[in-house]
Amino acid sequence: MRYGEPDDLFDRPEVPVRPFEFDADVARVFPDMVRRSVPGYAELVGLAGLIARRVARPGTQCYDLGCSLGAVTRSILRHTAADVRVVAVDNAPAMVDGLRARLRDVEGADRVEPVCADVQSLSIERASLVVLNLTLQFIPLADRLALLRRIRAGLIPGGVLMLAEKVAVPTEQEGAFLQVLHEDFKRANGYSELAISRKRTALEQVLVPETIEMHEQRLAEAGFSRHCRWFQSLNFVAWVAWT
Ligand SMILES: C[S@@+](CC[C@H](N)C(=O)[O-])C[C@H]1O[C@@H](n2cnc3c(N)ncnc32)[C@H](O)[C@@H]1O
Ligand SMILES: O=C(O)C(=O)C[C@]1(C(=O)O)C=C[C@@H](O)C=C1
Repeated sequence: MRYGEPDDLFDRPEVPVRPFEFDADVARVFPDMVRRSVPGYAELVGLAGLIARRVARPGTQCYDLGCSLGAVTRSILRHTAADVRVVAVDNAPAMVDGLRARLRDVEGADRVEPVCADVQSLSIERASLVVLNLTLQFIPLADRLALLRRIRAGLIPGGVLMLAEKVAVPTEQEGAFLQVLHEDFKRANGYSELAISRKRTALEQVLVPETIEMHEQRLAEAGFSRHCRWFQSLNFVAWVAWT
């Protein structure tokens, strides 16, 4: 399977729109899809590696939760030493197959443990870094706090969580403005009106964004002592949170 194909999944009017799923079709086009859909995606991936370089300690593990094809995993590998392991987890079999394929010629790939599992039932231990890059938004709302608490419990003292999410903007004018600009970003990246509208429908009830305030409140409730919001591009925001 090739994983670099152009994303035309939502350009087919004859295919009924169904709820978005990380299946083999999405895995095949994922690098193109995410680059053209998420403003700042390359920076998020690059910065995850730089954060790992600062916080990873010898003998500890970095977790890439909802790793898809492993862009963050590879970024962490590039910036960490041989005594740091990377646990790359996704519950979509097509993504984990793609991750393994894309790790084949990567230096240090023997430090990666690919895991096909639900992050909600994963044991997290000796973690110096946990990354949730655009993953928490797909976890049922009622389960998000419990997941963050388990992550917090699995981090070593001084360990950090990197969280990046699409956010909801509650104020009418600003919310509408950022949504329009995000759709302009997709248009500028070659997506058709049809594709933009069909994907919007497919993501409803599947990707459930929350406000910046809700995320920050939950980080505190999950036991993180402090957090820092370090990135925003349109309606995509990232934080680090410390144990
Ligand atoms: C938008 S993608 C993440 C992108 C990826 N982190 C990156 O930086 O390229 C969301 C991923 O989370 C995975 N995912 C969603 N819910 C999950 C769960 N409960 N357990 C494990 N993986 C999950 C999906 O299969 C998908 O690959
Ligand atoms: O919000 C959108 O329209 C998106 O396309 C965003 C998003 C994401 O944030 O995960 C949704 C699904 C794909 O995984 C790639 C990008």
